[in-house]
Amino acid sequence: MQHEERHPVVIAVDGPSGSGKSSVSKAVARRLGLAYLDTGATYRAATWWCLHLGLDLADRDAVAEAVRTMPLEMGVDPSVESVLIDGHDVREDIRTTRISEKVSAVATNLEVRAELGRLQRALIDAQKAVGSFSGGRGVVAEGRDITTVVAPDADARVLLTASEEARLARRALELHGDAGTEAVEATKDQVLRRDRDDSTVVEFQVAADGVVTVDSSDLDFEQTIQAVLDVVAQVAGVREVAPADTSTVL
Ligand SMILES: Nc1ncnc2c1ncn2[C@@H]1O[C@H](COP(=O)(O)OP(=O)(O)O)[C@@H](O)[C@H]1O
Ligand SMILES: Nc1ccn([C@H]2C[C@H](O)[C@@H](COP(=O)(O)OP(=O)(O)O)O2)c(=O)n1
Repeated sequence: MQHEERHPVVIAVDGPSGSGKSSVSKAVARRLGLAYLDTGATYRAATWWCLHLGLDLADRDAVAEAVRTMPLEMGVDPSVESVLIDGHDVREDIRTTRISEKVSAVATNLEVRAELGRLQRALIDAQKAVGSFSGGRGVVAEGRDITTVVAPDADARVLLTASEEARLARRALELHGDAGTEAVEATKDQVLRRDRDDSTVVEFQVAADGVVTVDSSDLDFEQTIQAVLDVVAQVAGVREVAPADTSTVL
């Protein structure tokens, strides 16, 4: 058992691209023995599926219908990423630039948001009901509207932010292996333009009432994990009791 809480716990984390949502949420989930839900992956999977079907992403009704019948199986183990569509492993394909460039067209479709929001809520509820990894019950769910729309009733709600400069440098390092001027320029579309497009339908730059902001601009990865764990301990009373997870799996 890695946390003392007997009741199921839901931790919601939102934030802009490159703020560290995915990597930090995964680490927090592992340390607390909880499941991990990457809601961005559901939007990426939906985009992959619509392109696979040859749809024009501007055809909102066709896209919404395709998402309603998408045969998606989302894994929720924080140490083993699993995203299957119709039995195909699409983990790598959904992270390609091709998908990153187009995902906002799907994420700004309001019918798609309603459908995927329902799916995400069902996945969260299922984790509250069943025992999870390492004995905990519950989930860390991250995205853009988890603290506000999908799980506004979560036990702990965090808005993870970072300066534009820090976010661009992190993404450039991740995608191009360096954070020099050229790499940062090549990353702008995937970070700044995408956030601009996404924020036309959802607010993830300013914390809603009751949501705690963690600014990771001047924190390293470990410090950011600790800052989020501190918020969870304070507002939800859930603490890590096992030794820190030093695994490097992100
Ligand atoms: N506090 C931090 N300091 C430095 N790098 C970080 C920090 N948090 C995350 N990272 C790194 O930044 C990159 C982007 O993080 P990621 O979790 O993918 O962000 P998001 O899910 O918000 O887009 C990853 O390579 C991650 O390891
Ligand atoms: N709850 C969510 C999660 C993601 N999205 C959208 C916003 C993003 O452009 C895409 C992909 O999300 P993802 O979290 O993978 O994005 P990052 O590359 O980590 O910035 O989905 C959303 O609209 N609502």
